[in-house]
Amino acid sequence: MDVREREIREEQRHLDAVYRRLAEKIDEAEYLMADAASRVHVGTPGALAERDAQVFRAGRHLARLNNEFEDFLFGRIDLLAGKDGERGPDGAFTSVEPADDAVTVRDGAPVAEIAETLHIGRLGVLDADYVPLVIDWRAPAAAPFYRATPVAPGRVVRRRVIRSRGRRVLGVEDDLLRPELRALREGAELPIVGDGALMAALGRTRGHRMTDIVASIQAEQDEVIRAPAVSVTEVTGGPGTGKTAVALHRAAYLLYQDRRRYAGGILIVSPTPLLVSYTEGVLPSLGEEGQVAIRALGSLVEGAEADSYDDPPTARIKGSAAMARVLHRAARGVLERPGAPGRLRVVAFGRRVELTGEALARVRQATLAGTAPVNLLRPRARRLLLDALWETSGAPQRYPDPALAAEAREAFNEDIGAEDSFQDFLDAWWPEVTPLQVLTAMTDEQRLGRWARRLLRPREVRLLARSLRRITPAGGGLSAHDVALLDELRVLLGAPAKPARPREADPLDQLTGLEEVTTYADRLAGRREAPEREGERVDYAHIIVDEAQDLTPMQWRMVGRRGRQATWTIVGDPAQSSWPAPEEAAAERDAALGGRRRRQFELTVNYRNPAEIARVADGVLARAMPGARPPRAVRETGLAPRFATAPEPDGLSGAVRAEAARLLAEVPGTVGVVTAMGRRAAAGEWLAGLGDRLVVLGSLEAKGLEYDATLVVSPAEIAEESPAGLRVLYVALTRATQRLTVLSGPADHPGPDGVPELLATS
Ligand SMILES: Nc1ncnc2c1ncn2[C@@H]1O[C@H](COP(=O)(O)OP(=O)(O)OP(=O)(O)O)[C@@H](O)[C@H]1O
Repeated sequence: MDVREREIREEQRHLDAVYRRLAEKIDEAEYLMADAASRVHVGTPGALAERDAQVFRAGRHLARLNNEFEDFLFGRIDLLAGKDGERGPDGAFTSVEPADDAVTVRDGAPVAEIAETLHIGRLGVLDADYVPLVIDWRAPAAAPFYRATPVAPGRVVRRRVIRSRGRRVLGVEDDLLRPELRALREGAELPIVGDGALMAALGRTRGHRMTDIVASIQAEQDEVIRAPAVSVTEVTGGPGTGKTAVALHRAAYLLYQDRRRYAGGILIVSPTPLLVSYTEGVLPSLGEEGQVAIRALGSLVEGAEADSYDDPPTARIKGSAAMARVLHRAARGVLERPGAPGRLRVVAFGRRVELTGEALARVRQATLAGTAPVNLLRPRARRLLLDALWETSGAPQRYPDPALAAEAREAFNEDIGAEDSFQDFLDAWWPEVTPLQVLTAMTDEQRLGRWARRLLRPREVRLLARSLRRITPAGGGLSAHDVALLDELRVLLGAPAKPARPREADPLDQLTGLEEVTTYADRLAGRREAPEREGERVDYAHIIVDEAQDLTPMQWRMVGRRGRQATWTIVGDPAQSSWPAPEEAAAERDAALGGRRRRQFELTVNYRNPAEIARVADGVLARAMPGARPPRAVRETGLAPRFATAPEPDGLSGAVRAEAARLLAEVPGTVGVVTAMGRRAAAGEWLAGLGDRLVVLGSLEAKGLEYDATLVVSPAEIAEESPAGLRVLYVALTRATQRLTVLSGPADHPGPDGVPELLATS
């Protein structure tokens, strides 16, 4: 039997033991469920609550245990003894540094005995004697698995990635971190198998869903994932450096580390619904089902769902900070509308009393003075109307005695206030306004022009009004930018805020009894006292913003409102920004984050693109952002990108189809066809029937996604579509994990080698 086979067998034995233990725990959890459910007759409320909690807790555990993980166990580290001999709650040495006597010299060569072997997996599992069979990947003891490098190995001698599917171990790959040592385990030499798991992971065929990277997180990524969640953690890095992956793993880590604080309270904001559906499987694969809300920017406001795109000039207007002021004026001006009642007529003390035009306008103005939300001002409007009617009625002169006047005034208020004509007037003159109604009012160019005076140019007013006309009364036709406007209006109008759903109290924190299968943090949380009062928080405890470079000022305001008390993780890449005014966005971002302290990280290695593809993209980066440093690609495939040209004049459709079919034949996984936004619908028709491995995307939809092969259609069309077009093109060119084809259309002016002008290296 060769070494590899022997080692696979050894790991198989360990995995078998893990599954045996899991089966025991499943039995136990099922027993607890049945036991609790049968105790229906225990009478006291306390006992009933405990029973419910036990059923809930056991059910959650069962769900976790039964979760068919593709690879429950994926890593192992063999370590030297820890420096001070101290061990943590999971029984592992706590010190990162080896004990002074861990290495001895024998026959002139350094020799060391392996003092500890830890297996790393998705959840922690202890055996019946509380010895760890598997350490949760997020536990402190697992950190060396990710962090150790040959330069700073700490105690790690050998790091092993175990490849398994279900209950079968398929392979092992080892890294030797202290090659200078002769390492012994129980007297025998420590074998080393294979050469690195990272490359194997990177070459893998892609599907339509992102997978986790838990077995191969790299040291610079691990630092971000485990960074303490104080204030703001900012992460920048080029395409493919793992920003999205790191953000998702960080959410899982934070939950693990302090479940009480974060369960249900983490929001991940993504730019597009496509990126949401691409990434939403990652957290469940890490054992965190339903704990984190992943939302697209166009779905952040309850009851609104973006289903349309704005062209770049319209997006520029809707996203700009000036819109906040336009909306402020619109929300306060919307009550003055054509058809609003112009006269209030009541009968007081047997006489007709009337308010008209100017008097009403004065009351309106006085009511709106200040900044209180418009819908909440109705009681004030009612009061001021009664004041004005009282004055007009001549009553003050008739009651010089203040006591009598006060009494008469009270009677007046009661009588008039109850009169139908007064109520009807108030309903019509100060109706409750919805955000959608204000957007509808803004479709009237004249009114919008008044509200936007000195804020928008006449051309912009026209564009904005026209675009808002697309919105239906039921809220169809909204874009992601409109949703941010609705959110702003919600605040300006004061629609009664929905109370945030109180976070589910986690019975894992309350009961004991199943600790053998649990996480380090669960146990720590059990020891901590509970400082939190339920229902108090109206926003999120932690907000993760993906592709942060794309948030407009208005979107920063919207997201900021959801994290007034939050800590933040913000990941992005300025070089991929499709927003043309970064300074303006930065100002609103600063306002959203307040004065919180910021910690910055940079990711520098591109794990997605082979170097051959990265070189083409780097050329565009140099044009888009002169001086920007591209990330370093770690792989070469030996496959140069293909440059094809559509035959003039109308051959684009056939060429797109032919090139896409060619890529489908070349890779086993997914193919993304990226076109200018204006071409997307047509390209969808050209490519109909080519199967579900192929996806057609407008350039702005490609953000964050990746495909085995990408066909970029007409770089010039993509670049010319918006002021940030070169950066959008940079995004399109960095989506492929294996192959890239660039197809030139009529606007691209390719050279004799087929390379379009924009991609030519001078
Ligand atoms: N340590 C790693 N091990 C294995 N795969 C990795 C690792 N880091 C990143 N990847 C893979 O690299 C690809 C790019 O990662 P990700 O999408 O998170 O990058 P990104 O920085 O968000 O890119 P972009 O800026 O283009 O959106 C993904 O397929 C991811 O799984």
